[in-house]
Amino acid sequence: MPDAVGAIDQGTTSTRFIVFDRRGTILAQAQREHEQIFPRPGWVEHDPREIWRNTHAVMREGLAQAGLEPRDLAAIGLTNQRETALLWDRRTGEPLHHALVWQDTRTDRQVAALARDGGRDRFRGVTGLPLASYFSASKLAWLLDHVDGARALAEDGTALFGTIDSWLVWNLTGGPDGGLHVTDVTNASRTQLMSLATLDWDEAMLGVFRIPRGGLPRIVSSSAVLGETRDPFPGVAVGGILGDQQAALFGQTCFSAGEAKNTYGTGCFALMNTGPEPVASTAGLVTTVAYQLDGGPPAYALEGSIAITGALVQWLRDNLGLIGASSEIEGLARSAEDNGGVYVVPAFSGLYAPHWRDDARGLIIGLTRFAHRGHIARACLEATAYQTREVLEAMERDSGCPIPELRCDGGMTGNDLLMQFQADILDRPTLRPKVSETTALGAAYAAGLATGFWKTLEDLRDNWAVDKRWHPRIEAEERRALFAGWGRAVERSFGWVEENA
Ligand SMILES: Nc1ncnc2c1ncn2[C@@H]1O[C@H](COP(=O)(O)OP(=O)(O)O)[C@@H](O)[C@H]1O
Ligand SMILES: O=P(O)(O)OC[C@H](O)CO
Repeated sequence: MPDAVGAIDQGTTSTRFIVFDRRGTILAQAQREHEQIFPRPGWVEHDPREIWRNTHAVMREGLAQAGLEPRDLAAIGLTNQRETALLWDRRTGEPLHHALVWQDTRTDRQVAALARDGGRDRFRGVTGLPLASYFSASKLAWLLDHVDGARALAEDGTALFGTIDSWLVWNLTGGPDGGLHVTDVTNASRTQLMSLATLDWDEAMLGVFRIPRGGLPRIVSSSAVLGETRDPFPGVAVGGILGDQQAALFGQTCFSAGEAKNTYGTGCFALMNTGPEPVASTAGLVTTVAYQLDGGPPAYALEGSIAITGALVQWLRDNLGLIGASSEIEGLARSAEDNGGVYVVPAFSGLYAPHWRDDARGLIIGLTRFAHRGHIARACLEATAYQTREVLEAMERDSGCPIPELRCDGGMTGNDLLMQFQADILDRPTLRPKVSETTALGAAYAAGLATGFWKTLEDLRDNWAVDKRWHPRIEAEERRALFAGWGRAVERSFGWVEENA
């Protein structure tokens, strides 16, 4: 009898395959990084073929590491970086262009033009999202308008559109030879083309972005048996798809309205389950689908999306060479007693929630002759904590639900200094669960529920346990002064990009 579930976690920087047992314990994991392609300032691309090759490889490696055969897996779940968009040819399986990554800002001007006529929030009522180059619709429009022949191929149904989940499920289930062309409600809710009320593509939105309906995937539940794998090994049920931030919410077992988590990866994404009705945001968050279990009613979420957190640490490593590995930032930051008055605002792709300012750009401010590398490193970590406080305050305003303590996960939660500072600046505890790979765990849970490997949400809750908790330690005045400095720095990052530049 199968006694494990596999999860593919296709993230912004790497692809993992993790095998879990019934207790949610990791039996094996394999991981491969892929290239970040920056053709011009503000442009970010991935090669979809590399992502599929890596997925293929980690699935084989993970299974071998666990000492399992495909028949030992009850199901496979998939979770993925969201919004990243691509087009491919259904006859050959070849992408028509690199995928445009969620952080890519090349469509800022088109988006600003749409906002001029009706404001940034003109589509919030239907889609839950403000107008921003972050979401998939403008990226798809760009591909259709700029790649030779793409629009004609999309109109006659030869070119298929998808976010990364669609691309991978299509390849996993046969590719040109009958591959399933689907996306789940959570990923679809990030395209800016789906109606939150009907959970279907919205004709008016397709019209606004001039997207032919024929190339779009079918929208399915997040937990449901969709079909079977054909590649890299045959016969395993594909039982669930969730966008990675929704998967982390699910993996943290935030199944009740008011429960929230924050995931610290390339960016930070705080989500609160708001129950069966979407909650409109007036504080700068987005309204999104949290999950839908096999044709049942959806659960919605409020989300505070922050574009750059761990990516700032990578930038210190790759672009400035201040550290050799991401984990070294902690030692460097500890070489300074405090931030020495230095703030880093990482508005590399503008600022997302709660500001939504495409015209912002990154800055380092507060420099004096006293400042050294340690202050910069500390300011980079602090930026993550300040941004998180901004979105949590917005979340409490929008939902009316206090968040007494914050469930945290993701790669940056291995950083003790950051987790302590986060508790300090929030004035409430932060905590990390035993299984910190909650994104993959959420996808495994969705897939395992669909095939009956887990029976109820209560089974999943029983698996959750705290690993570590950090309590606030600083005085109110210090907290106030630090956060006020952040606010001043953020204001100075606005308006750097001129609208018609
Ligand atoms: N100890 C650490 N301190 C600070 N940042 C870290 C640390 N370890 C990893 N990171 C950052 O976390 C990110 C990786 O986390 P992960 O959850 O794998 O992200 P993603 O799913 O977005 O690829 C990278 O941006 C990396 O720079
Ligand atoms: O791949 P991550 O963890 O950086 O998450 C990316 C988000 O889904 C973007 O919205």
